[in-house]
Amino acid sequence: MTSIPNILPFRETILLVAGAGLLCHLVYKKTETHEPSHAVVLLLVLPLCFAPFVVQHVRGIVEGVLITLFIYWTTLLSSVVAYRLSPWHPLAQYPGPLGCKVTKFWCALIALGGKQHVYYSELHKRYGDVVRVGPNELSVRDVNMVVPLMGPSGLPKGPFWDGRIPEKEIIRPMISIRNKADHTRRRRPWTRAFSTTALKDYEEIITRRSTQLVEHLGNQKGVIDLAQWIAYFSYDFSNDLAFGGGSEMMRHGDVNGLWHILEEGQVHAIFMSHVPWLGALAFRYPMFVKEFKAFRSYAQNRGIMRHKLGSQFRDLYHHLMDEGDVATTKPTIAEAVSDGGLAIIAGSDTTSTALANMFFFLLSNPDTYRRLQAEIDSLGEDIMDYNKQPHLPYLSGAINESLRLYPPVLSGSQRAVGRGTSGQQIGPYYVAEGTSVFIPTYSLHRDPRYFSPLPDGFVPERWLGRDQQIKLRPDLFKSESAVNHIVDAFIPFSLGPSGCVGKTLAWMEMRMVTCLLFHNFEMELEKGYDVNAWHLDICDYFVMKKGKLPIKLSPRR
Ligand code: HEM
Repeated sequence: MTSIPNILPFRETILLVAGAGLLCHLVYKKTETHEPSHAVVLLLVLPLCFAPFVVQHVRGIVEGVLITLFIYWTTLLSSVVAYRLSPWHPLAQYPGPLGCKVTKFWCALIALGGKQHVYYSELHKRYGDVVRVGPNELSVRDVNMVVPLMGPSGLPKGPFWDGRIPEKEIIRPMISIRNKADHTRRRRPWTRAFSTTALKDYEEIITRRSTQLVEHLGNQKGVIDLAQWIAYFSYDFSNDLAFGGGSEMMRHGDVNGLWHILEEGQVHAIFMSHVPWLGALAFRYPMFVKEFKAFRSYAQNRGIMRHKLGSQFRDLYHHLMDEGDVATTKPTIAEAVSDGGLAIIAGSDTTSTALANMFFFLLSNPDTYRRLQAEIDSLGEDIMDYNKQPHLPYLSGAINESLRLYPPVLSGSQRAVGRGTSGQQIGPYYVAEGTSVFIPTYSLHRDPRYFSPLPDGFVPERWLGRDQQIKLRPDLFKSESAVNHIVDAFIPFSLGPSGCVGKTLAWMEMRMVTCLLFHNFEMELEKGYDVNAWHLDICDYFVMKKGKLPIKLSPRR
């Protein structure tokens, strides 16, 4: 290295490098850049510019470079940590664990273990309704926040989605679109696809696929994994819905390992959704996102086939592609295919999880099982009537109750106050610009202020009228003062302009499958099955991962 005149004494040289580290923090804070090329400049090139000054004071180039980088990076990190813990941080007033305040990697690592829903619940028990769960993120367990955050004038989606779906490379599925106007445009065909008329078109597929499920189950011997069979059913159904067919898991099993791809992909995705800049980086390297890419190419192939072959009925793709020529602006094929893939994931995992949980709760609570069986039997010959099934209150109660205890999206869906705004009052709380906020659904649903008695217990009766409650469970409901039932705090499908668009369809599926299984079979858990295993196996990877549900079936008629 050419010698540089010794213009600065050692102490000043070190201060200069440290000052550059502070400057780097300011640049990051101002620009929030996560571009790799910017990182190279800010984290390597810039500090190395100062290395020649340090080299003059030490034993050689290597030592000088190392000392420069050490001082620069340590100052940068200390400055970031000090700011995040300082009283000047906009979220300083909110309590939370130190690890959460300092870095999002804290929650990312917890999420990898699959128990983030339990972690958030414990945090709320310890710190109260508002907890700072990230340097710039709040978890709010308060019913007064539900509509302001997610209702018609709520906030747009948060950066969570940037870590799961690459921002620039592909047409994003509708669920991940953060810009409100773009999201509204992409949601229009979905709204048509789930209109009352369109839902009628899907009845025939639900009937056919749930009858097929009953036939396959009837042919099984010994103990079966009901959770897996329901997953196969909902996967086949979702493919019919999205692209007019293409999956036969009930018939052939998961021969292509697609269910595995979906589940494994979720583990990676939940980590990246906590640290979106790392997710965006990972998308540049195929080895980190092989499950995502495998599923995307599966959906693309399904889309191409559907485009070539058409469909026997008006499926979702018909609406997404505007084959009926009703839209003023035509969607593109890429958008329709991307959203078809979304329908497979959003529709299959959630509904099968909700059903599996409900069967688990009913089978491990024999009184509730018998009550539901009696109610379903009362339908007689009308067992498959889509107009009669919604009038079974105990069935609705059982579905609601399992969605309350285990909402398939356990930790809810993130929203964010945009940068460049001056922050926003959301319900009872003022939230600074750049803050992400979510309502932890699992914690909200189990809060005794909203659901009592037994907030952690499976009590379908809580969804019935008062007379029925007292008749069926006088032990729990006789004293009115012990009962809390705040339905505004029940948000398994979220709500508002980004809430679940498939809610009515999911209810149709769940009712039909339950009615048919109860009508055709006596079911019991495998002897010796430890019910705790079900709870232990549940993992929150945004969508829920569950374990086996081993049951024995015998035909009823
Ligand atoms: C029990 C079953 C289901 C549950 C609990 C459920 C729950 C949810 C939740 C919590 C969201 C996030 C909403 C938000 O960001 O605020 C969502 C979004 C969505 N769900 Fe469902 N879902 C279910 C079934 C379905 C079905 C059957 C479909 C049909 C394809 C579907 C399609 C979607 C779509 C497309 C979105 C994105 C909506 C948007 O961004 O505008 N879901 N769902």
